[in-house]
Amino acid sequence: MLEESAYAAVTQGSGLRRLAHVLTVAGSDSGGGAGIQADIKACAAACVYCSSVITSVTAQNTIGVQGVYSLAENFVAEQLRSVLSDMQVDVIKTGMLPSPGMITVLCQSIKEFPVRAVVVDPVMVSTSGDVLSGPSTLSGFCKELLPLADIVTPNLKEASALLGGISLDTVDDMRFAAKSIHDFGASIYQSVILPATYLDMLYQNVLVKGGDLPGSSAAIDIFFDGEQFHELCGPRIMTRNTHGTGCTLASYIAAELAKGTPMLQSVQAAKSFVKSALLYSKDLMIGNGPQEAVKASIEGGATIIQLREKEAETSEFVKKTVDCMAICRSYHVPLLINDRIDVALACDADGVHIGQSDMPAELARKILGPGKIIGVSCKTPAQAMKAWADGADYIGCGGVFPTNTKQSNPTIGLKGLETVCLASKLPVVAIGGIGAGNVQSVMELGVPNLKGVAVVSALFDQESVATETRRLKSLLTVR
Ligand SMILES: Nc1ncnc2c1ncn2[C@@H]1O[C@H](COP(=O)(O)OP(=O)(O)O)[C@@H](O)[C@H]1O
Ligand SMILES: Cc1ncc(COP(=O)(O)O)c(N)n1
Ligand SMILES: [Mg+2]
Repeated sequence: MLEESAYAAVTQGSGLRRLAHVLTVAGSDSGGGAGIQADIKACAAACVYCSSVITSVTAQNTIGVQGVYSLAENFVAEQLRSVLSDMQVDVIKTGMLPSPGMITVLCQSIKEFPVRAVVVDPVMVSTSGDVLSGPSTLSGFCKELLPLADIVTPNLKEASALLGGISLDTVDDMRFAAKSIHDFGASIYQSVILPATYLDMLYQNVLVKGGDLPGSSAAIDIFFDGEQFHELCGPRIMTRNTHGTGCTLASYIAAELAKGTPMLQSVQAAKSFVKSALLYSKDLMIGNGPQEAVKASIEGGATIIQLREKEAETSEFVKKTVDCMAICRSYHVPLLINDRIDVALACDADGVHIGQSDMPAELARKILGPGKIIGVSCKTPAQAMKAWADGADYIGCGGVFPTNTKQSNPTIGLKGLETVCLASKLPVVAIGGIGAGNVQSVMELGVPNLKGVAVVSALFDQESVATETRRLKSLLTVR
């Protein structure tokens, strides 16, 4: 827990210091990326105290939601009473509300214990595509909770669901959705809760999040405050670690509001926090690890997999090899091990890929026998000739272009690649800095024994490995 002094204080008339306080009413994500866990982390990062009422416990990881166990509505009511009757909550932030009854219970508590602001993240489906709160809750969201919300933060799918399933594919569509959700919130407000005279004071803000806007190179969110639109635009960070971004954003907004920051600035601060968090974590392997990435790349069209581990202990390398073997075997795709002939032998992998400073290919062939695949990295025609004489099956040629995965590796460019291909008696796979942007320039060399490309960053730094593999593959085969 943070030192108390690290928390933001809300000054009170009496002169006593009190902490800015967000109550999150949401589901638990056992994987720690989204839900209650994300909410508490976001509030802590904003130096705001966070209490938590848990609505549902999910068995969840970075791959998906494996199970959902929702708490009894009266027990959620009891948690709400415990917190709200005792503590001074500034802002309530809501996440997963799995049943209509849960929404009713929450709305009753909000009316009984009013707070300064309510942030509603209408969580319906997780990033992994699993349903967290079904269509039966839609009416409760719209009729009971939205009228109490100061801001509602739907993603594209949720905005679409709130508006009866309309399709949202462009930034203009997002503007339309933000205005429609606002108008319809206001109309319900008018009919259900307060006379029209209150409407000017208590309009509802809508933030339609564009994290999933197809084909966009920016991450654009549309904020509508009832009068003006604000386009919040940030760079789209290429990472698969976007699980929990929505929860983090909404909680950070709540935390800023709790400190007394005005609405638009709170949203801007939250957007900027999510950007920094994504930048910081973009290359982390949290789960969904090599095995899932291997599966996704095969499903996207990869025809051979090489496992390359530069830092793992031998025992860890062996474990990863066994796991990858199981996947590759089930898809009938060969698995090659980088450098470690012992690991390849121990796990009965399909072969090895060796560099110029690793075990000489001739010896590798002796050890592995004729049935295994051997690939050798080559930069020059002489190396290519030697690989053939040593009994290799193919050569990997490069680095063609500069790449982050091998920063000090000198590159040979397209010309160097062509020279080696022409001299090689073995099939060639081009490697080094190749991706969707330049793969066609490589294949256009048109040398018959240039059979394909080997990639790392082009697939694994992307949000969807399968989609990116498919894209690369289509560019590879188009002539
Ligand atoms: N790859 C990304 N790069 C930068 N910002 C992103 C990325 N993905 C999502 N965001 C931002 O994270 C926040 C949550 O958006 P989104 O992913 O659409 O919501 P949800 O997590 O509810 O599906 C938004 O501010 C969105 O712009
Ligand atoms: C318990 C819980 N609450 C909310 C989300 C949504 O988060 P995301 O859409 O970013 O996966 C989630 N996955 N799990
Ligand atoms: Mg998201």
